[in-house]
Amino acid sequence: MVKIILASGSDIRAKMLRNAGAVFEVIKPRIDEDMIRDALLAEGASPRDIADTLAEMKARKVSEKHPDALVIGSDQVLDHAGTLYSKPKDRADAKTQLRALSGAKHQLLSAAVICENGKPLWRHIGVVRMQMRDISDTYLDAYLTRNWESIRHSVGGYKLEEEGVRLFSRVDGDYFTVLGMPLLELLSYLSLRGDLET
Ligand SMILES: Nc1nc2c(ncn2[C@@H]2O[C@H](COP(=O)(O)OP(=O)(O)OP(=O)(O)O)[C@@H](O)[C@H]2O)c(=O)[nH]1
Repeated sequence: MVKIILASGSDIRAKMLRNAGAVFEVIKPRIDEDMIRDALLAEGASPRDIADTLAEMKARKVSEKHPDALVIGSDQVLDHAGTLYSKPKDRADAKTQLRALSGAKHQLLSAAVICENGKPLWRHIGVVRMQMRDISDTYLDAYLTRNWESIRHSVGGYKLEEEGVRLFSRVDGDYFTVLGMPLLELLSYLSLRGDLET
């Protein structure tokens, strides 16, 4: 079995893989996501391309130092009517974002790329359509008071597996992609290669 490295500082990504019984090491990639995202946006890149490019850069960065391992990079972006949302800067930003998403549909795009020897071997982007309820300001303030510490590192300002689920009336797509990674496709690929027992 080839060594697997998850090039991510995301707790939930590591938890998803661990809960699936995968054996892997975590090495956080050192890339300036905001700088890269802003540059890509300035070039007119789509949310899909931004998620895919960032996922590949994270995987590649770690893979160049660990050429013999399979390195997984992942990135998630929120697309609301063509506008890209990232993790909220602060609580006020989370409130502004959630107000804009209230009563509307948005998409979460979770990209994953596997690199070996610094080169991409596999990639997938999971897409989920989220329909948010009409959220009152009163509820939104109370929600943020209860959840800010937990959701501050989550794209969109919510965690579906926590109180964030109450923000939604519909979720079309797979749960893992909402949490941050197209886990089903990723595990299928690793199993197909024989890097995970089937
Ligand atoms: N637990 C949880 N996390 C979520 C949810 N939605 C988005 N996230 C997290 O929001 C983060 C999206 O930011 P990214 O830039 O893709 O990843 P990151 O957290 O910076 O981690 P890196 O992979 O090191 O870049 C990821 O950690 C996602 O797992 C959710 O519903 N539940």
